[in-house]
Amino acid sequence: MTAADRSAPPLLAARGLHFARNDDPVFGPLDFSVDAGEALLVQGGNGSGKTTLLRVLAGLLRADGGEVDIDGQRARASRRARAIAYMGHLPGFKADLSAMENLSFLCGLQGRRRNQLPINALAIVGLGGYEDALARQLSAGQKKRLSLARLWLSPAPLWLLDEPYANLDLEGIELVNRMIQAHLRSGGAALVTTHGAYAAPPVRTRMLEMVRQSNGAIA
Ligand SMILES: Nc1ncnc2c1ncn2[C@@H]1O[C@H](COP(=O)(O)OP(=O)(O)OP(=O)(O)O)[C@@H](O)[C@H]1O
Repeated sequence: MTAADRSAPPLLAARGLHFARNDDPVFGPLDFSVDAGEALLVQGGNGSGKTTLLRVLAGLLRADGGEVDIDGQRARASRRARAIAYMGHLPGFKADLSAMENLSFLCGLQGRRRNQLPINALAIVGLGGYEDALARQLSAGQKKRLSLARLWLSPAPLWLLDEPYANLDLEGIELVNRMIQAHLRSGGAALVTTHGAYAAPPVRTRMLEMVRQSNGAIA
């Protein structure tokens, strides 16, 4: 590690970040940071706000207060678009386009990692032979693998992964861990939500424990 690396700001830093719905607090205030080469495991039970936090960080929801910096600079929309790859519960593929067409379309929108092509990404995630399959014909696990191919192609350094292990078989879980390892080795970082029931990626990891803030009782 060089002196320049040591003084580099975190890839992502949040200070006093909080979010409420109809005045009911969902999370925060939270303070955390993630350096390049590091993963942050966001753990917590159902309804504790993990998905909401990732959506706020991705810019899909507006925080009620606090600050988010990316690479030491305030996270404005254009910086988020360049720096963040978000993998949520809904894959967002075009149902009537093939796996290959979906990836090519998304590469056109988001750019792609140098030296990576959709055809190779499909092979890496175990979808070799499914290039021409329509997205709507894929199983839940295959759709998740197609999302992983999209992630792999993204040039963004900061991965926000909401339950990346869901719907995957054991081999798929190991694939996610290998992808995270490789991404961190190449200078990226990842936030990974989990209920704690799955294997965590074997990488340098920080933990962020989310606690449910309102009881959600049904009157
Ligand atoms: N669109 C919405 N409208 C209203 N309330 C919502 C909405 N989405 C989530 N919530 C509420 O916000 C709280 C946090 O939800 P969130 O999905 O962030 O939790 P989570 O930790 O990701 O849960 P899980 O582990 O079950 O996926 C919950 O109480 C949930 O009911």
